[in-house]
Amino acid sequence: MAPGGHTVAVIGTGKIGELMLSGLLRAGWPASRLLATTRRLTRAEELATRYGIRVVDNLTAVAEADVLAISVKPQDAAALLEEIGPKVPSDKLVISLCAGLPTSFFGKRLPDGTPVIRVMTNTPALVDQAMTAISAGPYATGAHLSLAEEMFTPLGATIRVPESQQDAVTALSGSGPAYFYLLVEAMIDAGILLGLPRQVAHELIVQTAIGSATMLRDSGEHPVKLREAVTSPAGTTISAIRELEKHGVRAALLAALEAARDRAREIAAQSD
Ligand SMILES: NC(=O)C1=CN([C@@H]2O[C@H](COP(=O)(O)OP(=O)(O)OC[C@H]3O[C@@H](n4cnc5c(N)ncnc54)[C@H](O)[C@@H]3O)[C@@H](O)[C@H]2O)C=CC1
Ligand SMILES: O=C(O)[C@@H]1CCC=N1
Repeated sequence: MAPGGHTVAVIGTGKIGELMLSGLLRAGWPASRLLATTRRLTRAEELATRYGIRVVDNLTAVAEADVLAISVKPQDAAALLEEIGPKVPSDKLVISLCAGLPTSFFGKRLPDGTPVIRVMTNTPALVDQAMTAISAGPYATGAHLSLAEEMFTPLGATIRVPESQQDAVTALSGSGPAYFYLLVEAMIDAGILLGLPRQVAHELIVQTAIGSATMLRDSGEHPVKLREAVTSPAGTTISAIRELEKHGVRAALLAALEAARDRAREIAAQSD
């Protein structure tokens, strides 16, 4: 699969760039239609060996690919755009994977008329379970959005959102896996506190997380209903829930996700 015979260049191939490359290859995208760029030669060699793709310099990628997936850290984007921006022909599609940066950041640095799409994906793309939110920026047409969807659908679920929602999306699903990992880590430690061997606590909690996530996805029930079904009168669960509420777990989550959204806005303000 390579819709319309497009060639995609991943510009700045770190964690997110690599999971995008590997996902496209798993989905059958020909290696000959993928390019990657890196800053370090050792990283370039590693990617070329691992995936059988060509790793080229940024300007070669700009010249040869028709889709440029920008996956550098937001703080590195201005320097990258200074290098490549004026050289990007305006018929290329630029897809930004950068947290915080609005499409206008790219619009200002690219030739007039260049279509830009903003995407927020997440690390479960590694197991084809990503949540990817896609927004049209300047000059992006329905066909460009469809192409972006075709690229990210093999990596998991996709959703179209207005760009104004992307900072909130970043706070929820972009950073989201980290919150779940933190909860799992804390619950495994709780198992240690209760005297379980670490391996046993790990197995119990990870399978419980998988089972709970599968029910959330497949049962069609609201999470409140699912929680109520576990919570017996005068039972064990309600004792735990009282402690979670006493320690402000809901307020903590509201404040945490708001802080993540605010940080995305701050990144944009600092990059303008
Ligand atoms: N890590 C995550 O879970 C998520 C990250 N993102 C976004 O994805 C982007 C990449 O994040 P990560 O992959 O975690 O970062 P990373 O640091 O692993 O990857 C960025 C890569 O870009 C390379 N790079 C920087 N400037 C370059 C240049 N001028 N030319 C070529 N290569 C260059 C770096 O050497 C590095 O390998 C960020 O903008 C981040 O906001 C989005 C969703 C989730
Ligand atoms: O922490 C970050 O800034 C990136 C964006 C979303 C997930 N990781």
